[in-house]
Amino acid sequence: MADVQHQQVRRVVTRPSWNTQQPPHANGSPVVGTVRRDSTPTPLRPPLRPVEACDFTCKVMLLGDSGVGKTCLLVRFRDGLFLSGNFISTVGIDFRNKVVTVDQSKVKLQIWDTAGQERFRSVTHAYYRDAHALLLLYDVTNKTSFDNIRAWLGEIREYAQDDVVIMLLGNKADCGSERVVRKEDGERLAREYNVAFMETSAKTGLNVELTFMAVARELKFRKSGNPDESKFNVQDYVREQSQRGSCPPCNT
Ligand SMILES: Nc1nc2c(ncn2[C@@H]2O[C@H](COP(=O)(O)OP(=O)(O)OP(=O)(O)O)[C@@H](O)[C@H]2O)c(=O)[nH]1
Repeated sequence: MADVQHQQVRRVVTRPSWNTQQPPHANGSPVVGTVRRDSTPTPLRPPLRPVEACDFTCKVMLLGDSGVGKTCLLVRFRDGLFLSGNFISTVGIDFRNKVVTVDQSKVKLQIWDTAGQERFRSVTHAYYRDAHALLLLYDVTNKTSFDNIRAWLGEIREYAQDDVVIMLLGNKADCGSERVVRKEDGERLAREYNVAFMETSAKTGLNVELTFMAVARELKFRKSGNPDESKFNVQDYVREQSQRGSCPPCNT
């Protein structure tokens, strides 16, 4: 797996001034800008990428304490890379798109990477309402990040839709000797809140594809409302696939 230096561009959202289902630019770039000394954001040119056809778009948000690996998880899924080196905290919120194929449908995952730092909470809360799925991360080597999950779930209850898909992820599962949160503790907490659970590693790629594919599948099922697929359940799916130790095909 390729490693790249962590060169995350610091970005801020000026304000969530649109219906976040439909970002203002045709290619789906949010209103972001670099911060100048006078604090006036300078709009960035939207990146020129071909627009990929898709059947529907889902908004997925990454949440959790600062440093748990949200940005790395997104980069691993989207680009197949691991951001090693100096840790640069995300400022505000940003998103990236990835189109995946679930059965015959093209599902565009619009993945929002939020800043874990407390001071950005009021900015990120504004985005919960439109989210279809929330990936809530803790770091298996950081007990505080695990203990804070209950508080995160409280915020989710307050700001997100009642039917939002929630998945709890214990990230940095590759850090064997530094681990302080057992897998069983994560499983127990997920059971208590009736949410799906998985341990992941942005470094090795463990369960990263599976996480996003499970979310895409669940959201596609909900969208289609197909009675033939009425047995689909994201928690059962994740459990089955994890036991198999395989990832379903992800065609991008
Ligand atoms: N060993 C290991 N390190 C990881 C993993 N994921 C992230 N890291 C490291 O953890 C640090 C923080 O990762 P980020 O992805 O920037 O964390 P974040 O949750 O986005 O942090 P904020 O932007 O502050 O909210 C970086 O130094 C990463 O290299 C992982 O799965 N395994």
